[in-house]
Amino acid sequence: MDRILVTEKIGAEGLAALKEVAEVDVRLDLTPETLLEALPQYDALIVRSQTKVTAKVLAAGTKLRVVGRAGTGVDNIDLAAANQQGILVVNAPASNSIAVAELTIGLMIGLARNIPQAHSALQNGKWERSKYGGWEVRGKTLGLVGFGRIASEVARRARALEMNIIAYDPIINAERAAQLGVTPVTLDELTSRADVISLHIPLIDATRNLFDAQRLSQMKKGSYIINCARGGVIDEEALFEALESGHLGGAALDVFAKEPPTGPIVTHPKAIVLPHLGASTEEAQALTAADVAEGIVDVLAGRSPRYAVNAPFVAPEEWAIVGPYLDLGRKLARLSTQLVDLPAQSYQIVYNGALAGLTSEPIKLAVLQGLLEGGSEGRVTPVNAPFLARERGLTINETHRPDAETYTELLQLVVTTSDGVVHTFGGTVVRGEAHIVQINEFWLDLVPTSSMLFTFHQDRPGFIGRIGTLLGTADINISAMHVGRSSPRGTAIMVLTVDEAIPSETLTDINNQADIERAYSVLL
Ligand SMILES: NC(=O)c1ccc[n+]([C@@H]2O[C@H](COP(=O)([O-])OP(=O)(O)OC[C@H]3O[C@@H](n4cnc5c(N)ncnc54)[C@H](O)[C@@H]3O)[C@@H](O)[C@H]2O)c1
Ligand SMILES: O=C(O)CC[C@@H](O)C(=O)O
Repeated sequence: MDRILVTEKIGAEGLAALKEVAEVDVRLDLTPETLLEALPQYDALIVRSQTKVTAKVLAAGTKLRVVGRAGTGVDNIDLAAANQQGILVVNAPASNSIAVAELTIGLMIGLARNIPQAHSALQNGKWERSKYGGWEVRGKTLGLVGFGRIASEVARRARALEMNIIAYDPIINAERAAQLGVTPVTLDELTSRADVISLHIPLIDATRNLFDAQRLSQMKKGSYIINCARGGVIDEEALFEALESGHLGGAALDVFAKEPPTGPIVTHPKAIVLPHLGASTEEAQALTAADVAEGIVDVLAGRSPRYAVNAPFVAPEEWAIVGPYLDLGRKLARLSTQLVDLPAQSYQIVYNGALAGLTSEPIKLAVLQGLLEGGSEGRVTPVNAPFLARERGLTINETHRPDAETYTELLQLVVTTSDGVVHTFGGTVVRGEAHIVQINEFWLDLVPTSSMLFTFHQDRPGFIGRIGTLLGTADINISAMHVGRSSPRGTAIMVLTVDEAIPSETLTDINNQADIERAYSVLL
């Protein structure tokens, strides 16, 4: 049974779903050191934002197939290392958008009306009505930096508050912006025009310290900034200075460069600070745990997860058709590497019939995995296969041919070797099972097994019997036989599925038989 390690608190519904398919250990006590010690036993790891999933952590997870981030931001996971090590990362990006958007609106009203400051004063016995006069958000300009899931929900709510909304995002959906009454602007225009700026961007190289001293100085005098995204996108020291000098009217921060934070910003009287509570609602946590659990269960079962961070997404209705072709693609590729003697010059995948109209990327990745795994020392998965392929200069061309001929769906891998010879391997899926139906000019119907004998020979009486005798002498049990030929007594192929691997001396004996062109022992 697969084993899953959960290092931070996640919702009970998600845990229950995980326990149906795997042994689940919730370990909230792990230090970075003990995490490294524990990881080798686990197939999956689930974290929230506190656990740092570094390259070292991923390397310690020698069995790890998937890391689940119970939440949106994946800046605590070394994605480059996950790609390199072939580990899939899944998250739950749609689960906490409303929670963060509602908190953002709450913080904006909090800033406008000094709610936390007035509350603390009163709890400390001070009735200071004149000190805490505020302003109305109606008619003010809200500037959204980033216009993804959370910012869209903030815009929807800000519109109801009768605010003018402007947004900057390098990839903005103009139609969605128009529907929500949001005007797209440049970042500079947003910075200088907004009364309140709210940040909803991931922490990536391009956004680190995006609001540095210079950009903060370009903000309107007396304006406000809210950060419910990630601490690293604002320079906290520069923000402290901007509040201190009176250039900014206030700041609300749910997130910090280092959590828990230690800088002076935390106690600044014009700052509202929270301990990273954006996603902490009952509803968001239940949904987050359910979504991340679904992703982990899918990966462990070999299905395409809905929210893969470092792999292509396939819609569930397409997955029913595409899924089994991953197994077939990988097997065709492994077969090709064992049946083609000369180095390959080029590879082409042909998606025929109904396959031509579907998402082909996962099949291509499975083919790449099959091509690479025979000759790789480390683990090869669909996640790191493109990386390894780039390293080796291996490229695959793809052709989509919607017209079905013999088969409704036919997947072909065409390998051209350095002498210009073209080798074609084709297959289809029947009731969810991979069938190999084409080896070059031969058409057959073979359900591949882990050990097989392939012979290319001249079709002559007695040939099959002689090979059977040789295998019997070596105590190799034959489970099925498939033959194909170009014409009576012409060139022919025979595939025997066998229960044991064929020893090299038996293969040599077979290769020394009359009428044989070449025999191969194939392991899939
Ligand atoms: N406080 C919390 O608890 C909490 C909870 C959830 C998410 N978050 C943070 O909020 C971020 C946004 O979440 P989301 O669900 O809206 O993500 P999203 O992917 O839907 O949207 C992010 C948007 O930022 C845009 N973007 C990227 N680089 C940009 C740049 N340089 N300038 C402007 N826009 C840029 C992207 O194009 C995208 O549209 C997450 O990455 C996460 O770090 C925080
Ligand atoms: O785990 C959390 O509560 C924080 C989650 C949040 O930062 C996110 O990116 O989804």
